[in-house]
Amino acid sequence: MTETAISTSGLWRRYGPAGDAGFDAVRGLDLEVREGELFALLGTNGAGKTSTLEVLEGLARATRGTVRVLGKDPYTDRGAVRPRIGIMLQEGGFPSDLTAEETARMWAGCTSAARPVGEALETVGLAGRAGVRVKQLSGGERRRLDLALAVLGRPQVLFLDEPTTGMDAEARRATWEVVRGLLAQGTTVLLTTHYLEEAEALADRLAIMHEGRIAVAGTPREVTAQRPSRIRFRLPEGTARWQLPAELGARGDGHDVRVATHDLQGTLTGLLLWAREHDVRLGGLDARTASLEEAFLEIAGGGPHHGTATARDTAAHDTATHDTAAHDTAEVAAR
Ligand SMILES: Nc1ncnc2c1ncn2[C@@H]1O[C@H](COP(=O)(O)OP(=O)(O)OP(=O)(O)O)[C@@H](O)[C@H]1O
Repeated sequence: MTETAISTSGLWRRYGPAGDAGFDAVRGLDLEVREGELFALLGTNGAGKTSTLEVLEGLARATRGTVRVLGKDPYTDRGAVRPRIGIMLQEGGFPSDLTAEETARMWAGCTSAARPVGEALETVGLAGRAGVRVKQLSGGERRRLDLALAVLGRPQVLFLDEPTTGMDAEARRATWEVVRGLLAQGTTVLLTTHYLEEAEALADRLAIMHEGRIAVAGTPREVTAQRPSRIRFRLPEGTARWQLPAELGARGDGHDVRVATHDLQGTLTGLLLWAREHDVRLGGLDARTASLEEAFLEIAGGGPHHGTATARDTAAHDTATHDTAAHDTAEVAAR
């Protein structure tokens, strides 16, 4: 049976005093991350991701609720938990005159059972930059040095707070490979990111936070399953939207048309047959299944599926078939 690596129950985090002068950044969070999985915590700016992470990392105390990391309270039992976790904060602070290798060596001195410094730099693809001073590293390379320090102690649980911010597409993909390698070795990873394709590429499960709560949670597939697929195209001059088959439910501005459908193949076939029959060229035709981005934007904008769910709700449905799981997610999301 898979063990739980991280769990929270009714977690609240408040900044400032009780009453109107204070602010609840995290509002009753129930979360369960299983050993060996990558769980992505997504959300709008200010949703409460970092506030949550700081509590899980033992850097801040929960105002209310229970938190367990590897079976222990990360704040009150910090001495036991800290050596077993790795943390990559949103902003690392390095002495800028040290080289990458010196920085890692200094950090290794504070880490119990550190892996060799060269191995850590190699893991993140910085072996060739070991002798370069931190101030001469690019922003992306500094993030990778951050990652090297986070994995120095061979952590069982790794917290990555926006690990690829500032990296170009190639460096980002290289970092994904590093993370996949760590997962293959059995590391549990809790990741926050603003790059939805990063969550789609890496996450076993994810939760989207909004205003201190989890709005929706599940596998990437479960989270997107209820969203409609989209078709977009541009009608040529002389053809108007009202001439399209009514069952398409087409919307749009002027000649730009949008269609939302839960039967992408059927709707697209109908559209293409109509276009052939009427000799109409559909400009910029684009058809795609729902993405995490649509789910995210809907939640961020307080759309129809915006509700409250817990990661645990969807975890309970793991053995269900895909359809049942998707149905369950819809119920959870609509609650
Ligand atoms: N020290 C603080 N004192 C008061 N309010 C704070 C403090 N730190 C954060 N907040 C507020 O708590 C809320 C959650 O912030 P948090 O940094 O956890 O969000 P986030 O989801 O990590 O956002 P981002 O994606 O922008 O990093 C925000 O409204 C923020 O302004």
